[in-house]
Amino acid sequence: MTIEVEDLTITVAGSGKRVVDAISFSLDPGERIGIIGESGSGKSVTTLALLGLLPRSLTASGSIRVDGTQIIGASKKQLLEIRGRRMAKIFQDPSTALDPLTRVGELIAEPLRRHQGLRGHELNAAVERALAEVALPDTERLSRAFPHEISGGQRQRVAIAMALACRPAMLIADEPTTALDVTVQAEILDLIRRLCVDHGMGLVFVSHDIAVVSQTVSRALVMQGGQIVERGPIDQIVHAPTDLYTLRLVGSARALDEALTTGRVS
Ligand SMILES: Nc1ncnc2c1ncn2[C@@H]1O[C@H](COP(=O)(O)OP(=O)(O)OP(=O)(O)O)[C@@H](O)[C@H]1O
Repeated sequence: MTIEVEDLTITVAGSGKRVVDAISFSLDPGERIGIIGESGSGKSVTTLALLGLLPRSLTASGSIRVDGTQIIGASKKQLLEIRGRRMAKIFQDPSTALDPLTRVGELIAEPLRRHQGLRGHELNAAVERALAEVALPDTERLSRAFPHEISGGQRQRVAIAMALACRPAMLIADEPTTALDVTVQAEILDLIRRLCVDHGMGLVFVSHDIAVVSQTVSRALVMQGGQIVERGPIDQIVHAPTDLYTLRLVGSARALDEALTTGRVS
């Protein structure tokens, strides 16, 4: 899947405030890209625009082409088609994606039934496979559990399994590990990267944390105040940033990293 964003501007209805200001970037099939920036820099609204999911209070202008289809101004039907089958999303808090009253097995079965038309034994086998693919243990017991009966890390794995059920060409992940503790965070990042590579799936990975992004993507955009202030290969951004704001982000990530390894917090 290719994504081509040109001069995307997102404006708050009423005030006319530009929360995203004429940004352009593109993504080749299977490419993994990060969007980095502090809170309020416009990362989340950019990903919502890619999915055609902006709230009514925000208006997009410019162009977003997904495999050539224009997302801005597209009909509901076109958007549903692109979102459900070809673009999947996972968010910071997996609980929002998981209906608390539905057992894990059924949560994963639902998109498989809807998008792939699977039934009966075939469906059960596909659910088992989906759970195993995200490295969830004891899949039989887990299928019968409700979301609140499993850990936060396991919930995010279930959300990933649901997102991948229809074999999307692109995964949009908005701070998917922020709510998890550091060890679980590393495991989930590893899982996301492996699944992308195995399935040739593209990734748009949003995070305020440059260290997290650097483990997952090959290229990144740095956003500040709705604009892209730096872009390039992730190694270059981490090791030789040219923008002052990026330098600050890298500096604070490094200071935290050092404090954690030496046990010193200044
Ligand atoms: N529905 C909305 N109506 C008006 N303004 C909004 C709306 N949603 C977001 N904004 C504003 O758009 C700007 C960008 O928000 P966005 O959520 O994209 O930032 P972010 O970089 O993802 O930050 P965070 O990591 O905190 O989510 C912010 O100033 C925010 O207040």
